[in-house]
Amino acid sequence: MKQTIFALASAQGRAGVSVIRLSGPQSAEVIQALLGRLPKPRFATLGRLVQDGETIDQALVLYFKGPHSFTGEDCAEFHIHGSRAVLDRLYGIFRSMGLRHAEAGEFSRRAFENGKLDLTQAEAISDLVEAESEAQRQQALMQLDGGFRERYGQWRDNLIKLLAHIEAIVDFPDEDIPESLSDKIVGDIIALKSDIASAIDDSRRGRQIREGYRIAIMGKPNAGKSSLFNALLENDTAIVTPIAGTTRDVIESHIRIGNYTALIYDTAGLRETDDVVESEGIRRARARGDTADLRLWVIDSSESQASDLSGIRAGDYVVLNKSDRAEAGKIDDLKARMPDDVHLFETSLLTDTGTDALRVALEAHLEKALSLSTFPAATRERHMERLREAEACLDRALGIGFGTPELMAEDIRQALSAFDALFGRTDVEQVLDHIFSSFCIGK
Ligand SMILES: Nc1nc2c(c(=O)[nH]1)N(C=O)[C@@H](CNc1ccc(C(=O)N[C@@H](CCC(=O)O)C(=O)O)cc1)CN2
Repeated sequence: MKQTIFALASAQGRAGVSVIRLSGPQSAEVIQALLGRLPKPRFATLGRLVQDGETIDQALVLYFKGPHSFTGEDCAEFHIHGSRAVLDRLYGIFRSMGLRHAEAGEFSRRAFENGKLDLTQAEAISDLVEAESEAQRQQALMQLDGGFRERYGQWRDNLIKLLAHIEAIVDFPDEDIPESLSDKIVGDIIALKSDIASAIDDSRRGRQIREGYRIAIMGKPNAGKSSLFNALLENDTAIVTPIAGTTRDVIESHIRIGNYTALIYDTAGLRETDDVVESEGIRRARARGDTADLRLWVIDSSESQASDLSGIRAGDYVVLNKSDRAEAGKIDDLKARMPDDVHLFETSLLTDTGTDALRVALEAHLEKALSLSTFPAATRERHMERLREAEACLDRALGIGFGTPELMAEDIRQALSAFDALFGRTDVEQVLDHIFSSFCIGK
């Protein structure tokens, strides 16, 4: 029998009401001991929690009888007054009865192990708890509702049918394979492979929503990158000084833009330097720029010499900063020299003008890039890896041919097990440990 675990399900710290959750075979016994009776399952009951004749708190108590609970085990909930003193007393009682504190993600893990959730749904719970933006919430909820099962279930069925056809060929080696059958098998594999490939293409969106759309602020030293970063964040995270080269490492922060979360990077100014620390910062800045979903260049338009525009590419956003101090004609000159298809903005961060227009444009950009009409094919790197694996297996199967159908069958089987791993049907302990340990305590 599993040990009974407990944890605070609500946030840490003083609160009007806190919820302590228990899961495991001793749940009923603990309620019985504290409340003096066992309430009807799934009904909230108000009562006094009493130890040795002394009332510890007045609480709402719930009992869930397994398997009809979140974890599938017997569960209890104590909705108590959220003070440290009440918690300490209850934790003491739980421990004296042989319970232990839950590890991060342990409730969800038990739900997964008891078949209440598949692995993608368990991941969705973690994402839902962490969701900051509306799109993150919607995406996590679709995943919790079985969004992946819906999409991949059909593919899995197709693979099983394919496997049955190929095994029929393996079982009757002396028969001539009707050409119509081999054509159909090849056609089905190609169709499935192309569905998976387009799902992989589309799945960047899922990760951009979940992790945040990466926006790198780039430019020369002292152009106003850190000021722009702070303006977008509406706080003073980055240090701003008149000294060129103040920002040396990449600074990152999450912000919400409309319905979406963006990850904004402030980077070191790009210039030639002998300083080893600064040049490492510049290397990192360039790397960030290369992997970002959007580059936001900041240019000092008050600078008298011609600005270096190398590095700016189509699709980039360009902010002509210090526009209040630009000489006549300089802004027009910069605009004329820009590559095609860049999005131009004029700002003066000193006088706080122009950032609203930038914000509005960024919001529209994210809406266009990420809007959720369909549930994406992946929301984490782990999902992408499995999809690529399945795609590679189908590719191999196509290269094999009907001379050795048993090898073909083996590749189809491996593609199937890539899908099974996605849902946690075959994953090894280590992978599970890694996934669940990143959850909140009490989840
Ligand atoms: N107080 C409280 N609020 C909560 C939770 C909780 O555990 N406790 N949740 C937890 O994270 C979420 C709700 N999710 C839940 C999911 C399943 C079951 C459950 O009892 N499932 C049973 C019965 C299903 C039914 O009657 O429809 C089952 O699956 O067999 C409970 C909560 C959010 N709010």
